Amino acid sequence: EILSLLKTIVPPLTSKKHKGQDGRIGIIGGCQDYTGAPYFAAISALKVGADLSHVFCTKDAAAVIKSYSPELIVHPVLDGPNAVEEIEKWLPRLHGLVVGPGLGREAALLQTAQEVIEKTKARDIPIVIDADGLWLVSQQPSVIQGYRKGILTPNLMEFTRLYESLHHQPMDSTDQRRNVVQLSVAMGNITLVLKGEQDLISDGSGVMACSVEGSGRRCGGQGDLLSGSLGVLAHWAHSASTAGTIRSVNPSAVAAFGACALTRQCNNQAFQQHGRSTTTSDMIQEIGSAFRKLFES
Ligand SMILES: NC(=O)C1=CN([C@@H]2O[C@H](COP(=O)(O)OP(=O)(O)OC[C@H]3O[C@@H](n4cnc5c(N)ncnc54)[C@H](O)[C@@H]3O)[C@@H](O)[C@H]2O)[C@@H](O)CC1
Ligand SMILES: Nc1ncnc2c1ncn2[C@@H]1O[C@H](COP(=O)(O)OP(=O)(O)OP(=O)(O)O)[C@@H](O)[C@H]1O
Ligand SMILES: [Mg+2]
Repeated sequence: EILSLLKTIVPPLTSKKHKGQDGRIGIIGGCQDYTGAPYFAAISALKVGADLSHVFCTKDAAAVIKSYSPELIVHPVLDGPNAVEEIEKWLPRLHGLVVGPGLGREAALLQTAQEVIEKTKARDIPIVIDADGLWLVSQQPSVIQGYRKGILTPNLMEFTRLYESLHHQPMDSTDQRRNVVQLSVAMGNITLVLKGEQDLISDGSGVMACSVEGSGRRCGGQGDLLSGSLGVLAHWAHSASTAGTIRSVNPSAVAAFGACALTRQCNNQAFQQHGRSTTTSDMIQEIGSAFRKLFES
């Protein structure tokens, strides 16, 4: 049912479009320790169908990320003196922002991320917050609370940290469906994705579970593939909603389901070929065929 909705939000490929129309996505992340995560997110956005993918990272991460791929536009501004202004210049051109993959937890970088999130909200652009961006949200929930186009994609650890920060009590993990709903409500009904054996998605009004078959392989970086893909799908879903193509569903939740299904399908296909040696790069190679299978057949 959700998969058929997703098929209607995928923009048709026609000769009438110019570069950029199907999505310009920004990733905030990439620092000395982590260069893979922002790369995975940014390349996944392109492979899903965005036209341009920007990475805003620290100076020392930039050359590394550029050398992984000529497809990405890489801005070495995140630890510069005018980081917020430098990133803000690009915001009018972006359709979706993913905050957190490989961001690290240095206070100055988190402060920059926070200010960029505020500027992005003012422009009504979809924002996916993942990884270290969720560390920021645990400390300062108001940064994204109540933002209709905000989506959080925690793994279990990140989810527990968020839950305990908002509810001021230990989380009882026997009923994760209830916990996901409660946390979404506490966050002002923003869309939450708790990743796990099943991915649980809620905007506070109910729970959708995505259990597309993946595999037993849990290599690092799969979450980055998910958040990068979601940056594009969120843009498409909100555009379709504005155009009236999809009604009476939360576009953020539809997009989240799509990104979960896609990640799991990529994992499944890559595992069939590579088994235990499957890595996120192998999964990225499957994005095209997984996408066709799920959303174009
Ligand atoms: N190649 C790269 O550059 C990668 C960088 N990464 C970055 O690494 C940084 C830290 O991310 P982490 O995800 O390690 O966050 P955390 O530092 O919060 O660690 C999460 C921990 O929880 C554990 N965990 C996850 N799911 C669990 C479950 N279901 N049950 C029990 N334990 C569970 C993991 O083993 C990990 O030790 C982020 O910036 C992230 O983007 C990751 O995205 C992986 C790939
Ligand atoms: N036990 C599981 N069974 C099947 N799929 C899973 C399982 N755990 C996670 N996944 C899938 O793996 C993907 C990434 O989830 P994961 O929990 O590994 O994120 P993460 O820790 O943020 O990853 P990353 O290493 O990129 O930071 C999601 O699509 C999720 O559905
Ligand atoms: Mg992660």
